[in-house]
Amino acid sequence: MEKIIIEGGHRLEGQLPISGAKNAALPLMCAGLLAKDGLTLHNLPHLADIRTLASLLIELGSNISYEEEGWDIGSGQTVTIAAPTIKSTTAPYDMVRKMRASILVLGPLLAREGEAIVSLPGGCAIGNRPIDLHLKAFEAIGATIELKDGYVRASGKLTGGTVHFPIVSVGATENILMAACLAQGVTIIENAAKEPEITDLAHCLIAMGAKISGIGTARLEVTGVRDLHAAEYTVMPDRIEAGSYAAAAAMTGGELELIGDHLEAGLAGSLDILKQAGLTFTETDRGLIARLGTDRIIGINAVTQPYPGFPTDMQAQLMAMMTLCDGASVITETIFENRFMHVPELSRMGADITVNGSTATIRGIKRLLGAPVMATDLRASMSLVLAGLAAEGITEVNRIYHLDRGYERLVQKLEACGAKISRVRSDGV
Ligand SMILES: CC(=O)N[C@H]1[C@@H](OP(=O)(O)OP(=O)(O)OC[C@H]2O[C@@H](n3ccc(=O)[nH]c3=O)[C@H](O)[C@@H]2O)O[C@H](CO)[C@@H](O)[C@@H]1O
Ligand SMILES: C=C(OP(=O)(O)O)C(=O)O
Repeated sequence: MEKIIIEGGHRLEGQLPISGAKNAALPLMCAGLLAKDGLTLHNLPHLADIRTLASLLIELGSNISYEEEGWDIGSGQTVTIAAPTIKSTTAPYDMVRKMRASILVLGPLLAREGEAIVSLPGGCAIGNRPIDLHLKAFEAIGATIELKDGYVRASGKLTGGTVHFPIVSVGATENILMAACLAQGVTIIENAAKEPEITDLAHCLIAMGAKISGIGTARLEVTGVRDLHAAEYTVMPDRIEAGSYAAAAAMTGGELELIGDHLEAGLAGSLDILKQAGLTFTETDRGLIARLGTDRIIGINAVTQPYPGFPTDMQAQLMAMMTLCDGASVITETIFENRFMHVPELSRMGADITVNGSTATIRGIKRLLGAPVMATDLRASMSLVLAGLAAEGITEVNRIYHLDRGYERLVQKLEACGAKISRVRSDGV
């Protein structure tokens, strides 16, 4: 086991490269199952989730070849996923349990082979996270769904149809979008999620020969085609990683140039709230400079919502930032029922937070104090890193395997901008 040790209170300054987005890369890799010849993805981040999904794709029959673009802090990898034949239509429990996004192989397998058997992912630290919306959507376009022994079996020829989502789901929109590309008829997806990662997936599918209209809106129309073909695509920069480091700049009184294309557009969901909190963003030819434009962080009122609302994946990091605000802040989580796991740990660092149901009230304090802490999910872990960077004294963040799922080269990136941060084995080595 490893942990991260941070000596807080050092101002961050410099250029910080933003990696390819985990939440775009995962569905894009699954799209590789839809074509017999290769899908080449550039700017894929080096992350545990990417490796986990690659293992699953290999188990299903894909060949995966890696072409390294160097080991600079900012370089992503180029990977080609080719699935000339599907060897297995089963995604086993042992692989799915490691990463919920494995459910995204269901749509491509079903569309291509007429069958997919995928272990039910179950809940995770942030909530129950059922997959009923995925399954109902597959039924609406012609699949038969059976649940047995903890697995879902989807089968049948996809005919297309109308899918109306009662609530917005990113994963269900992605899954049905991929499947619909190879259905025999037209699929209309109503109340589709509009996250930029879905736009990224749709553009990649179009490069592979798919026919999709309504991209970026809540109504997608997909006309099925017989085959998809080889393509090359570059994964979008990670807007959640960018938002997290913008918070780091503000909390340490620093200034970070976040390096990446179209970051301001990608950050759209977070930008309003971050600006209200006093952050300023200046566009440069390489990215965006983030810094606090006021003496202290300004208290805000934020509610997590599907895109273009404030993203739930930034909620924990925003809360860490608000622990230092002038006055008070109120943050309401509407997407996941259990996404305040960072609150007790932030409180151990001196934060003044009261939770009432899905709403947290944060009264700003002047300084956080370092402490040993641990979190049970990815973004909660990042909120503790942010708190540690700003705190007085030493913070030890334990259970850092969560961070390895979603923050590429976190220690190296922060160290290069002046943070005193290191990664050590829990036995001190
Ligand atoms: C790999 C990836 O991209 N993960 C993101 C994706 O997760 P994911 O795709 O799992 O999240 P969803 O958008 O599906 O979940 C939104 C809400 O819908 C509920 N729901 C979802 C599906 C379903 O069949 N039934 C159901 O009730 C969920 O429990 C949740 O309350 O979007 C979330 C919401 O922006 C982000 O926090 C995750 O980082
Ligand atoms: C919740 C997240 O990811 P996942 O859906 O893969 O659990 C996240 O990226 O914050």
